[in-house]
Amino acid sequence: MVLGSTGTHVGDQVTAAALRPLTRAEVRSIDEIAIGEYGMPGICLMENAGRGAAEQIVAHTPANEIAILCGGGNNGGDGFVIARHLELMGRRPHVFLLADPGKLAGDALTNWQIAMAGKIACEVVDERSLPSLQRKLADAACIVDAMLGTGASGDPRGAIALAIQAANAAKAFRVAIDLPSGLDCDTGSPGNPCFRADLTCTFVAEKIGFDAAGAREFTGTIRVVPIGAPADLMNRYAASESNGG
Ligand SMILES: NC(=O)C1=CN([C@@H]2O[C@H](COP(=O)(O)OP(=O)(O)OC[C@H]3O[C@@H](n4cnc5c(N)ncnc54)[C@H](O)[C@@H]3O)[C@@H](O)[C@H]2O)[C@H](O)CC1
Ligand SMILES: [K+]
Repeated sequence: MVLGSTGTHVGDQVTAAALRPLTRAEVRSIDEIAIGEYGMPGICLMENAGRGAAEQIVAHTPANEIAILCGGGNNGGDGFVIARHLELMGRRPHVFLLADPGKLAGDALTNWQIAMAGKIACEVVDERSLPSLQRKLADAACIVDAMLGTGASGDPRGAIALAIQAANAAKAFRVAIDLPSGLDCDTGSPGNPCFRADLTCTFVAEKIGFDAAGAREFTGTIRVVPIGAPADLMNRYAASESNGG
């Protein structure tokens, strides 16, 4: 494959090849291969993902106050990175962590610590403080869903489920990070509840479930955000080849 031979616009960057939609397993293995075989630190992938998503958010909404709902995994970690870059782009993010910060790990924990050290507006939300979050979301101009990504299993539970319902009831412009929380990215079927996004910033490539009937109601406009993995790896998943997952 000649690099750039079939360049296509993905987000704001030209990729070496039009990537075909990927399965959850494929996109998670790209993460592992980029780290294991190409030696890319995971924190670099998260930084590229978060910065690219922040650029898409700024391109799609003039909202100044941006509420970022974060889960306890790396999808939440993306949210912490997004907050830092939104602030650098002149917006006013406010992170709501819907998990125990003491249970954060790896790259998500590192980016939580950076966000705290950088005095980014962050608050931890638990069952008791949910009513106050619901009131704040009702008035938000933009709500970012960095709660559940490819690591989700089953219908959204607990505070995350309640936050999704509150976000869906708000007037805000809604953005999903990687995939709408609650949407099965392989089948496109929505969980109960499922975040209804106006924009989905998805990493590496579209997910195969995004083309399913009815999925667009939850993804909204889709923008693919590259995470900086080498083109040599990306070309293994070019449009013309299928790797079978
Ligand atoms: N190569 C890439 O695409 C990159 C992806 N990144 C981001 O990482 C997430 C996947 O992160 P992971 O830690 O594996 O899982 P999640 O954050 O999606 O979720 C795990 C988190 O959520 C809890 N949980 C699971 N199911 C449920 C549920 N039904 N209800 C409530 N809570 C649930 C679980 O306990 C964990 O706490 C991917 O989507 C991208 O956003 C990298 O950042 C960049 C490269
Ligand atoms: K999400």
